[in-house]
Amino acid sequence: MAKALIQLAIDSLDVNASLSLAAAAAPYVDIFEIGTPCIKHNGIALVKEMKRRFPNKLLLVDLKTMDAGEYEATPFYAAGADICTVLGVSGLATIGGVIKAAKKYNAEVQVDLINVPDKIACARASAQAGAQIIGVHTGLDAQAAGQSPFADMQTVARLGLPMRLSVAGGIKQSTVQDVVRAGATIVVVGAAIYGAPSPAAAASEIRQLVDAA
Ligand SMILES: O=C([C@H](O)CO)[C@H](O)[C@H](O)COP(=O)(O)O
Repeated sequence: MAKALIQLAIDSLDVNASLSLAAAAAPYVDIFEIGTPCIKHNGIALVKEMKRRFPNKLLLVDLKTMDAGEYEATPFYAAGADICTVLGVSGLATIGGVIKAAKKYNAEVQVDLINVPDKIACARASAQAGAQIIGVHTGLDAQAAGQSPFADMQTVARLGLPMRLSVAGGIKQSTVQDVVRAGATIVVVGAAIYGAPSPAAAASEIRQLVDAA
């Protein structure tokens, strides 16, 4: 079985801090995520700069698109995004629009199940529409309210859909192996790396744990 990929979520608003974090973690991660607050603050220029500095990494832009799927996502794919996210709650018309934009650039789409009431139906419909990745995600505010992605992750993994399963929401050293063993093929880690005293050391530790899972 292929090893799970590690995605570093970059949630800083500061461009220099974001680029420094990416450089420190680069040896240990597979995907750089420009997080939603970061992309809203810094825009397409940061997508271009990340692609220029890290041409061999996959680049996910966490747009969390809610409407105007094709129109909103197209310039981000054109700027170098390998994956853009669209919200499952946006509905199939918007998801389909992002898929159409991705196809033009030979890129991929992740449907984020954040706050989707019927996650099973949305995951199945997203697979059928042609999305390559389904994201089980407990956002930062829901985490602060005590929620975690682990139960939903197991439910979605059991569906055995023909798409990669990305899991996000407070994943750290003590939980990352359980996430991989439950079937995640992309493990998203933000605060456990960027909030660590040494982000490089934390990323290295996560890499070892994922590869040993
Ligand atoms: O997507 C995220 C959040 O909704 C803000 O946009 C985070 O990047 C994601 O939750 C991963 O970060 P951690 O939960 O800190 O690992």
